[in-house]
Amino acid sequence: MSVTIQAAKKSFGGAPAIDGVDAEIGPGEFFVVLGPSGCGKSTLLRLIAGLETLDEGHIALGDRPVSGPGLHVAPEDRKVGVVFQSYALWPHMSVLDNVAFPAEAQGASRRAAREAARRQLETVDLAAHADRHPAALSGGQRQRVALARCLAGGAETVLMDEPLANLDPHLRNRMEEELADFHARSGVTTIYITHDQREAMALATRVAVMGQGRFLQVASPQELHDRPISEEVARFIGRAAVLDALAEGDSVRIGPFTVPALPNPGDASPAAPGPGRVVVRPGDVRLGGGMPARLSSAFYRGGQWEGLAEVAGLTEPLPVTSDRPIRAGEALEVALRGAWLLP
Ligand SMILES: Nc1ncnc2c1ncn2[C@@H]1O[C@H](COP(=O)(O)OP(=O)(O)OP(=O)(O)O)[C@@H](O)[C@H]1O
Repeated sequence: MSVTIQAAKKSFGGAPAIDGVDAEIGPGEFFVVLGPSGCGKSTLLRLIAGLETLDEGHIALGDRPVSGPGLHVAPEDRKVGVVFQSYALWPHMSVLDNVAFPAEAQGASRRAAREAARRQLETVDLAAHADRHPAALSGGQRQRVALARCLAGGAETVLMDEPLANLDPHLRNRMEEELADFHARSGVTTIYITHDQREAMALATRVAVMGQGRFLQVASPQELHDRPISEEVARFIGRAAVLDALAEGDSVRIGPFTVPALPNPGDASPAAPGPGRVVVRPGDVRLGGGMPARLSSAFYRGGQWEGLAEVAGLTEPLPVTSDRPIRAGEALEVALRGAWLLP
């Protein structure tokens, strides 16, 4: 089921929480909304679920308008499932009854609801735990019960609000894999909210970077990383230096370096010559054989080292990655392979 959002606005007490959001989310997409605390992510999700009313704009699920001027379809009539951080399972019911509950509440017979629930428990690989109570499951397993319940309720779109936020890092990694697997198996359109960019990059078909109630950029994880549209997005995604530069046709001068400007597949014409700003990622920096530099910091990050290299003439240090140990204060040489000129 596709989700279309047009010029959506929502304020609370005069303060805009959603300030003109447009999105066309395709059927079966895993669409991640990424942004800092308070930028409006949960409000957007609640608007799609029908838990809040829109002030302006339109929302449609498939070709059916559900929110707009004078229109508000009730949450239970939207075929949208919501999974929150707290799993909201009934503690006194078995896993099977929890999953069967939405269908029963919608008037299905107990037998039919339980049959559907068993099938959904198989989808999330929990059929063997159908008779347990939620208290006897791990956090990750409870999360999967909540997912199964969404599907059993006939959800064609699943909305997830930081579902992994209170899991330990080890379980988080496993759950990411399981969510990806769940998505592949169920094929439901998924809109997933997080402030964790690593999680967003791992799961998304596309990511919307959100700030102050707006989408700053909507793109694939790789495009966001390689070709951010603005300094704000560049700094929010991965490690980056954003530096003053001078565009000169196909190349760009950055302090003492002259390097190729990374190509923009959307626009083959060279950038207009003149001053600009470039984004340099660790992958653009080679250690050894170039300009003299000094490491202002260095940290071990499991398998490799990350540091910041100061080079005379640059407006900020370059992010570097090294396979061999590096330490703060060390003198070395760095070369630049290329840089992304901000539009
Ligand atoms: N019911 C409400 N009444 C008043 N203000 C609200 C309400 N819900 C949200 N807000 C405000 O709207 C803005 C966006 O909140 P929202 O919860 O959507 O952000 P978020 O990006 O989900 O944040 P977080 O990551 O911390 O959950 C915030 O300034 C918040 O205080």
